[in-house]
Amino acid sequence: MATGRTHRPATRSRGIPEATVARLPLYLRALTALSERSVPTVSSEELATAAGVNSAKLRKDFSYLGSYGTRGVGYDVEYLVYQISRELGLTQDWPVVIVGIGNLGAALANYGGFASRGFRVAALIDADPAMAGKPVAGLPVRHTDELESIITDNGVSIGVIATPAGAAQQVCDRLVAAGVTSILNFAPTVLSVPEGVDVRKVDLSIELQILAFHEQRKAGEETSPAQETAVAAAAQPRSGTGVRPAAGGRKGPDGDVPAVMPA
Ligand SMILES: NC(=O)c1ccc[n+]([C@@H]2O[C@H](COP(=O)([O-])OP(=O)(O)OC[C@H]3O[C@@H](n4cnc5c(N)ncnc54)[C@H](O)[C@@H]3O)[C@@H](O)[C@H]2O)c1
Repeated sequence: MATGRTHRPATRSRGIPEATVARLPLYLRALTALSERSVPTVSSEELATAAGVNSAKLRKDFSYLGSYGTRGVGYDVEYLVYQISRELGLTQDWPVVIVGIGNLGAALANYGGFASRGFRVAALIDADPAMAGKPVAGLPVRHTDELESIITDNGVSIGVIATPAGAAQQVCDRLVAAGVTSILNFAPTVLSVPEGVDVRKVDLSIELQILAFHEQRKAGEETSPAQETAVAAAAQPRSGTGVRPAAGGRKGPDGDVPAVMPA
């Protein structure tokens, strides 16, 4: 789900490609589910299906970890959980701060999945003085005045930004200046960071737009050739509207062809 950019070369220093790193959490999620069901071993095909990955790619990915499985038996689930967790740095505790405790920040703070994966929410930070001290998910919200001391005192290296877009760069700059080297950004803006700082961006609306694109294509494929001709004629852009026709040719409620999302 996450889209992101990192300021790292395509291959990490230990020789694991970024694309493999990006798939490790998928394997880990599938393996954790097997572990919870006390499944002792798993074949590469079964695991690839559970993780939604091609099995040849999985075997190649695991070869970077030095894990080759046993012919006829497969991979040891517990050992792979340990290996991948260690590779991802999840065998240690990562304190994180969340900045911007509105609808999204509060929802993230209340999400139990971070703690179970080794991410401890060290503090919740917001600029609104009226929120200072109010409990959210069992933690008192701290004012942004304290941001630097919170980062230093808790040894925080990962910051989550859930502020409005207009505040995100300034929040990012303060986090980085205070020592944060990894940012998870939910605000719909591109952040500039110095060399050595990793930024991952999550934007659910982008994921929805991609789904909308595919839905539109599917609808287009279902359209008969005769309908397509009629739709194409209707989709001729009118002068001065600046509206591009939708590829799938579905009509909007007013009978016009809806615009595709702006680039
Ligand atoms: N990535 C996604 O999929 C996704 C989904 C929903 C919302 N968002 C984005 O997340 C952000 C938050 O959305 P929301 O609905 O929670 O908004 P919200 O208005 O409910 O909350 C924003 C919070 O940020 C605080 N804030 C403002 N400026 C700040 C600053 N300089 N430092 C610290 N805190 C500051 C506000 O006081 C407020 O509590 C928005 O940018 C929104 O577009 C992203």
